[in-house]
Amino acid sequence: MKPNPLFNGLYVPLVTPFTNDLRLAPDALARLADEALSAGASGLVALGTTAESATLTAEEKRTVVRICSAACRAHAAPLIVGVGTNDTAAAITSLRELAATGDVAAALVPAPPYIRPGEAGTLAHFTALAEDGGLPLIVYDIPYRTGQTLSADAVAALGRLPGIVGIKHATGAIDATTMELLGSPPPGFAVLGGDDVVISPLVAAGAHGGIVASANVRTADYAELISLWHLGSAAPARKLGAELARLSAALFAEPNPTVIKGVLHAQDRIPSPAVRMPLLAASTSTVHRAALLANSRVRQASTT
Ligand SMILES: O=C(O)C1=N[C@H](C(=O)O)C[C@H](O)C1
Repeated sequence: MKPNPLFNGLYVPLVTPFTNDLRLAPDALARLADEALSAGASGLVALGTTAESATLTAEEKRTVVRICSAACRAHAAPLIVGVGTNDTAAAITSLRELAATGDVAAALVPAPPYIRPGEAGTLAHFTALAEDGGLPLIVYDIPYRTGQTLSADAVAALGRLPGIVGIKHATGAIDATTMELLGSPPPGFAVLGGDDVVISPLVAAGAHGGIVASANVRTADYAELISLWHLGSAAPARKLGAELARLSAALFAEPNPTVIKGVLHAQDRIPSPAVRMPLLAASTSTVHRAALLANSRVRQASTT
């Protein structure tokens, strides 16, 4: 049997800052990584969707992982790295390369995108990665991006595999399957919320934590939200959860991470809001609205 879940609390999937001419901005990334961990994140996620990993070169990906590992090492925090491909053999190669660095606590792996191999094919994919990749895996369940759903039985089967240590639940719903998973998660298996707007109810219902892109801004508040629920402080958690849901909705009003980058740039934390195509920079009005919510702290959670 696996021990207690290795992963709980807040994991911040960092954006990849670029210069105005779309070059990687390594110093800004190092600063963001340090700020997130100093503000109470349990760990970082490198090369998530939020990192625009689809448009990073292999060399840039290595640089991002190196910078994030250095920050995690300095804070004794776990680093999770996104590995997203619909080629099982290529995913195993990437996992082995990451495992060889010795710095990665787990890989975040979606169901193979676009191909829709069915549940049996998806289970075979994850089984091969878990057996041969050399790294603990967190399954990224995000059917609206991959085109592949996972039933409660499939998730339970994945949870029983020794190399699979958790799931990032981002199905766009809190439904019967979610409640079944949260009601009796496989032993040692972490359930991490991945739909920012509903992170509060998910943790209230039993999730161990979340991988929350919105926490690139107001990291401390998202970390506090999760710990309030874990401490059983329901009233302040509900209030803070409602406030952060408004912020998350504003941050996701245009394709992620365009608004988050706009806000971080408005806060002077990254050199430019630039994103690589096919993403387009968020509109000024959307960024302005989200920045107002990002900069306001409406309540004192502990005094409510
Ligand atoms: O990069 C991530 O990890 C996340 N990406 C999601 C998305 O862009 O759909 C959102 C979630 O907050 C974390």
